[in-house]
Amino acid sequence: MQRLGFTRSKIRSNYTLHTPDAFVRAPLPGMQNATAIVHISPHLGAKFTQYTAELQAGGRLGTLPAGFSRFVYVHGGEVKLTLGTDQRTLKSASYACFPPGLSHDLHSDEPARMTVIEKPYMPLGEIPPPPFVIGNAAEVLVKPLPGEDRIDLQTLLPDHPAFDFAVNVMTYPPGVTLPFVEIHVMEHGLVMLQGEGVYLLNEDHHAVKAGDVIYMAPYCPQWFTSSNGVSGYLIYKDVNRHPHV
Ligand SMILES: NC(=O)N[C@H](N)C(=O)O
Repeated sequence: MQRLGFTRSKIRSNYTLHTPDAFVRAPLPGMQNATAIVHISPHLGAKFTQYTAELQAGGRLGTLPAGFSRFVYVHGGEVKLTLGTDQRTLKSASYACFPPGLSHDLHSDEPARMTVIEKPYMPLGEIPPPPFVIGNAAEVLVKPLPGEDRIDLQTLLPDHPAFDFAVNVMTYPPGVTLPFVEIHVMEHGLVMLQGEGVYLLNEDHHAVKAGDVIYMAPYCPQWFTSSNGVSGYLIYKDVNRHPHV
């Protein structure tokens, strides 16, 4: 039961922990039979927006602003993706990444929930924008995290300079930790997919669990340990661009 006047959420100058007890829902422009919980946005200083889209039967996402790319990851339900005459079904753990300008439709005939990440695309020289990507995390190669081979790392997007962000899944066995407190220029948007653990942000230790969302600004000190069970998260980071731009 929620304790009145209390939330696990924390808003700090260089990080946000957004927990379900504080979620507020409102549709974004163009949504039909759907609503959004906006966890991360430029209002926090982020260079991207991350929200949970909750679709009812007949639900639909709005279109993207010009110049934006979009990444979606389905947590539950089935989402129908239409690209021209091609139709695909995104089931749980399916994901898709749309380069700017790729017209698409995402709708659902049943209740569905997904993480959506949207960002103004930053071109790199003459390199053309990245291709459309579709996949399912259950089928993505599992590699050991460099420095801690008990942590499973799955990179959902190709390692290519056309991409200006990466989205990875990191899965921890019980009691395993990131090998050191990381401090880096990249910012993160994270959603806990399973289990629970403790996230260090700055010098603050937070108990976190499935459903929690974290924003980490550039240089936010960060470290994680899983608790007794397996835990894991989906994590966005900006990559492949010079910090000056
Ligand atoms: N907080 C994190 O898990 N960070 C990752 N190791 C990362 O920087 O990709």
